[in-house]
Amino acid sequence: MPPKNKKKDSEGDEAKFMRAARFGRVKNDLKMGFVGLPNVGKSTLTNILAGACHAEAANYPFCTIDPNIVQAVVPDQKFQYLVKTWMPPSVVPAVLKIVDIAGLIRGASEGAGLGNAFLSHIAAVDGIYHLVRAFDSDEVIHVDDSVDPIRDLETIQSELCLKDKESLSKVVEKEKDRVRKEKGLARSSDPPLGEIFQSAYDKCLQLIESNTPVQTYEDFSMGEVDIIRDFGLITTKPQIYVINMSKNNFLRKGNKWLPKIQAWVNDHGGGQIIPMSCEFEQELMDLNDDADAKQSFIQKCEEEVKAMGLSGPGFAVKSVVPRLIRAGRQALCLQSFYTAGPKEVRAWTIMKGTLAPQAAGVIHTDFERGFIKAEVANFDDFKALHNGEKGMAKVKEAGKYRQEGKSYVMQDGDIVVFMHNTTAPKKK
Ligand SMILES: Nc1ncnc2c1ncn2[C@@H]1O[C@H](COP(=O)(O)OP(=O)(O)OP(=O)(O)O)[C@@H](O)[C@H]1O
Ligand SMILES: [Mg+2]
Repeated sequence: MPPKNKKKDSEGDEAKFMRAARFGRVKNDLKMGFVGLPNVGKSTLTNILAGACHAEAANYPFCTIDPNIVQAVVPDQKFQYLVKTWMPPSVVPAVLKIVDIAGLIRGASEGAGLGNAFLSHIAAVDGIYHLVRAFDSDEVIHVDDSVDPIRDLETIQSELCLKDKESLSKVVEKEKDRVRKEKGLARSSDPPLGEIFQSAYDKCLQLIESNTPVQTYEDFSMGEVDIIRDFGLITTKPQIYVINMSKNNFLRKGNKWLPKIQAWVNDHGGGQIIPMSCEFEQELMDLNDDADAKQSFIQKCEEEVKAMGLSGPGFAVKSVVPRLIRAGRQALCLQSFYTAGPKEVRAWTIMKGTLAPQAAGVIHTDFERGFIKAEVANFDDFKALHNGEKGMAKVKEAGKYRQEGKSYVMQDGDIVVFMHNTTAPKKK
């Protein structure tokens, strides 16, 4: 692994998010994708996240052949509050796009299984939920015949890294060709490459050869980041490790694999781990919208937890689905702003750091073109001040209704009205 600078302990969440976003596409329409071996629960979990059966889940390896995109509604209490306040006829929450990618197997980077097609599907998403099987079941076939999450993590990670190694070697050959051409050198020569290109390449290669995602490395210079962005590497995408356990293990908050998984992840650049259980989530989802049935299911689970001799706030039983969706959005550095009125309450998705005119452009390109100003109230101010009223009168009275210009950086949870000039000329 390349050397690291001192840990950035003082770094806040915001800076971490921006660092995570450094290699990504700057777009609001980003997608997470499920990656893992066949039969680990990707389609099941995709369905659960979508809250509907969009993808076919079956006990059969490769049952997902085409990537299947679903939209998961982002759980958002601020949005719900605005909906309750306005009670409008139209309600549009933010969604996270999630792609259910078919299972990868060992050798996929060289075309095994459904091979390279899957890897190109991974290349098309912006962040990865790396789903790992940690549940025992005689009924669910494992492609390698036994349950061993560490072996499986190695398998998937090395396929992604092997693919990146192949991309890197193409990139370096292309760069050498470019330099030869620029300097009029013979095809057989081995020209020196630019200093930053070389150091970016060397660092990436070292990381990839140690099976460590490039994304996890903190000490690239800005120049290196600019170059690496064009390398087209899969492991520059943010990755969340999702551990699919049995319902029983989920209720007791872990199994024998979890500490080993944590150690493995730490040894491979670190990353967020979310333990969950498709079995538990599926049972909960099957109760549809019957709130009473869901409540009694949770109570039954809590009794099971007590019967196991476990108690305390750490053993509360609740769905992990909201956490998974939020974590996906955070990994992609996405946030919401709201428009709220008598006709519609809507959450709009933007990347962190988006300026007001570009945020306006998410609503309509004309709004960006003719942007004049944004009238903004912070959600917390609105909630504290509006006193049951729908509009912003009380917020204005308190001097908390702001006029913001072109250089305003949108904040998570802004409630906005954009003022724009409809006659602004179109860009040529
Ligand atoms: N935690 C769990 N406990 C028990 N069974 C589970 C669990 N999670 C998933 N399963 C079962 O495993 C089987 C395979 O799941 P699924 O079809 O979602 O896998 P997949 O990863 O999408 O596979 P493929 O790559 O072949 O498409 C299903 O029968 C599902 O119900
Ligand atoms: Mg599937």
